[in-house]
Amino acid sequence: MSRIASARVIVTSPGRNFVTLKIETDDGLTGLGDATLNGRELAVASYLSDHVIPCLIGRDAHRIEDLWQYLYRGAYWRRGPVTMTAIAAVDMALWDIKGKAAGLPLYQLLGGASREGCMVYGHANGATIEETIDNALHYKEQGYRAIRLQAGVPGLATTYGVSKDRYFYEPADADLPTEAVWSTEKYLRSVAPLFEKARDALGWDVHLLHDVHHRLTPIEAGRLGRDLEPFRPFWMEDPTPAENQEAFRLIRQHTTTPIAVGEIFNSIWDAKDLIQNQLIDYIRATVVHAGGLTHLRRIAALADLYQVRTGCHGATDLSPVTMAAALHFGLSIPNFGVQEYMRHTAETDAVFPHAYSFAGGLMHPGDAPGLGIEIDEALAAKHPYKRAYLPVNRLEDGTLWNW
Ligand SMILES: O=C(O)[C@@H](O)[C@@H](O)[C@H](O)[C@H](O)CO
Ligand SMILES: [Mg+2]
Repeated sequence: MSRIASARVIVTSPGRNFVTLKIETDDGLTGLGDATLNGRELAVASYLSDHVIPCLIGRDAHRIEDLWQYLYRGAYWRRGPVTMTAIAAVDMALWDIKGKAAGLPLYQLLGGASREGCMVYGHANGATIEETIDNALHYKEQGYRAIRLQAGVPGLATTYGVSKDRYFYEPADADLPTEAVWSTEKYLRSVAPLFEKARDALGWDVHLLHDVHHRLTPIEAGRLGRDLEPFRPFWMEDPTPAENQEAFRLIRQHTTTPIAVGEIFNSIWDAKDLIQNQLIDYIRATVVHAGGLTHLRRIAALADLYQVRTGCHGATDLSPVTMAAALHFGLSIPNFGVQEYMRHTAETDAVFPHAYSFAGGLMHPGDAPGLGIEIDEALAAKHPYKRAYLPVNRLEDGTLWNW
């Protein structure tokens, strides 16, 4: 038996903040879990250090399901992004340990490979449609089979997903939330022209995706979905806030454009009605924010019953540890759809040496035991935490809106 001998939280900021849980067993095994919650990192670090780790010491590291239930039911206060991110970190670390103990890459413990690799999507963006398409052509040349398109909106100074850097995108950009201005009308006028010109330039053999980022009402989302139908998007993501899962029925009534939702979901209960009523086509819940592999497998299994596929979140504010776990997960499940892949910087990759790789538009987790990733703690210690917030959005009349 491998008993949990120690566990510690490592906060590091190689260009952006990451929170990592490292668990060590009494027979010398170690496991890593991502515990990063963009803009609220220290809340999870404290939840783990102050409330979870004391309960882990001495427990059997192989009893992953029992520990998951212990942390979920035992807290009394269930669900929520902080709680479920902390549980996710423990879960990932224990699966990492189990793989190392077995001498197998994690996907082999999850049922083996169901495909050769995980199709990923890149992030083309630009201040103008022309810049965005130029960027998208670059991704196509690199072999990406799926590309997300996010362009600036004429008349707005900034908008979601448009980066100052060609490759890297980090929205948590200031010590206090920056305030952006939003106009739905200006935005709605800009998306169909972007997709029409993108199809002209890129053709039809590449999947094109778009992230609305929670900013429309249901009927506006129905209008956008209909506007985009001639250009066959792979998905329209987060078209409207999803607290009211019923709202997606209104979108469905107006458009056949596929819908992806769920990157901010933290449990199956956030997605249950959306999936069972077939109101979505892709579920974006991730390993790091939805309770780890143990819980995400349940979400994927429910989704599979309704032909809903996975499209897990994979932005740069999810650490390479999550990317490694997501690829093991995505390689093994039957209803994999696509994996988001926002490349981390070289600075981040140096802190988290890993086995996963990209080739020909697909990613593979590699065959190292467990997750196939480590943390260079000496290097991590050189990057101290730096508070950073996600922006907030206001309409042009000052109304606080969805960022
Ligand atoms: O689809 C996505 O990747 C986005 O929604 C993210 O960039 C999201 O804005 C960030 O992960 C928030 O921290
Ligand atoms: Mg998104």
